[in-house]
Amino acid sequence: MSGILNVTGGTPLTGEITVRGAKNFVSKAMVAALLGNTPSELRNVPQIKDVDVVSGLLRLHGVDVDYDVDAGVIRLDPRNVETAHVADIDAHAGSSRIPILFCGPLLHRLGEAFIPDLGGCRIGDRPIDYHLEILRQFGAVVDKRAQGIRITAPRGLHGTKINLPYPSVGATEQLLLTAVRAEGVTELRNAATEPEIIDLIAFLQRMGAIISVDTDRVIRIEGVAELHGARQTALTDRIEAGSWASAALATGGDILVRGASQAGMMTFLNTFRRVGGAFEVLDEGIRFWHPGGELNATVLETDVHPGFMTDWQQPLVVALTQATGLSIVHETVYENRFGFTEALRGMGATIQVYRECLGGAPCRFGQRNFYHSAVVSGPTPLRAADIEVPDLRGGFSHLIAALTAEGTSRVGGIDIINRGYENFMGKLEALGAQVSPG
Ligand SMILES: CC(=O)N[C@H]1[C@@H](OP(=O)(O)OP(=O)(O)OC[C@H]2O[C@@H](n3ccc(=O)[nH]c3=O)[C@H](O)[C@@H]2O)O[C@H](CO)[C@@H](O)[C@@H]1O
Ligand SMILES: C=C(OP(=O)(O)O)C(=O)O
Repeated sequence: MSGILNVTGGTPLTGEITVRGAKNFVSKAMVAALLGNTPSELRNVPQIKDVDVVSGLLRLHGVDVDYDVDAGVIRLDPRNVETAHVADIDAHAGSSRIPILFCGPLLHRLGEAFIPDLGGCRIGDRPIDYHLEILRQFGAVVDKRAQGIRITAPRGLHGTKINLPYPSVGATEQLLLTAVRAEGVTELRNAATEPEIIDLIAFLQRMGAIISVDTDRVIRIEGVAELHGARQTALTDRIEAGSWASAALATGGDILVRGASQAGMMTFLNTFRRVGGAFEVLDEGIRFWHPGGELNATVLETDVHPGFMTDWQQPLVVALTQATGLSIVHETVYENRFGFTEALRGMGATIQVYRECLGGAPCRFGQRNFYHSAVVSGPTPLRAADIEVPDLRGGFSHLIAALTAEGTSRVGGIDIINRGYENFMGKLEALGAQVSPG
């Protein structure tokens, strides 16, 4: 597929699509499979770039990866894990942040690991200080090099007590993947508890781990000497489901998202309803539609689970350009996630970004120079433009904007979208979008 898409807007997206497993679970569960001494199997695996990247990295480390794309089944055999060449790891790390999660499993299997330069969306600085501190507390030695970081565990890995400064998803996963086979007990306070993490814990438990999730963000892990392979069906990608819901709202459409599940989306659904969107939870998924009439402006703050997820923010902001009145969006998870609004302004949207914490409680980014609040004034008709995709969700948001706008937009850099949206071109076509490769 070319990196450019011509998108002619004005047609409400209508029809049905299927969303498969969550990018933010599948990629981590694939890494967890490294910890077993027998093969694991994951089902409902989507064909996205992040799954390719992790497959490549696992193969480099001697894991046999067998992926039946149509069936969505991936089988991972980690019985012959081996050390990979640093240059190869670097070359394969690509666009994903997942390589950092290989540390715990590789330290347990091989006694050393290497963290290459990480990818992932440029929506903030995205430091890895919590990860390195966690590894050090387990007893690992962190050796920063000119390129990448080498981690070793000359005296093994030992359970520890950790209190995270912020409930980071990746750091919580780093701790889980290290603690399950460390010697002794580990206690994590201020843990992230996103549904994808709870499912990762469930997968680790199936592999033989002992993990309890207590109230108030406390997770306790009793290390075990050995884990075995397990099977699990991935939970649906709630970010993708929310993205299509926002697309239905912005374009005045009606989309049945097969596979979407209410459980991880309650906060999104409440906001969707407040804004004026309609939805119906069915056995096979969730139907989202624009019921006609005006949409309502809203005040919204992104937060860790169970709050409104940051990854839902960008697509919903496009729908808010079509709502009547002033919407206020306070981004509290990433300091730099409003870059995508520049293109929307060029298309006619009225969006102002601010350094202040607007509309909610002060966050970590207040009084610093980050434009992390936005005021959207609507409704504004959007007009076609030539735009360049900045990041994964920002990219999908640009697609929604182009589909909402009058005229034909040229959207460049769309390959990034493959990182988290399976077959988005096929789905757009199925929903009646007028799109053609540029
Ligand atoms: C592959 C994956 O699952 N990505 C998700 C994961 O990203 P990721 O795991 O990278 O996100 P984190 O929850 O770790 O990041 C949250 C915040 O913590 C900060 N932080 C994080 C680690 C660290 O060592 N130091 C530090 O300061 C980050 O800069 C950010 O401001 O959770 C995010 C929050 O739900 C989602 O937006 C991403 O889609
Ligand atoms: C920020 C995201 O992902 P990653 O952590 O993979 O960059 C995302 O999925 O929106």
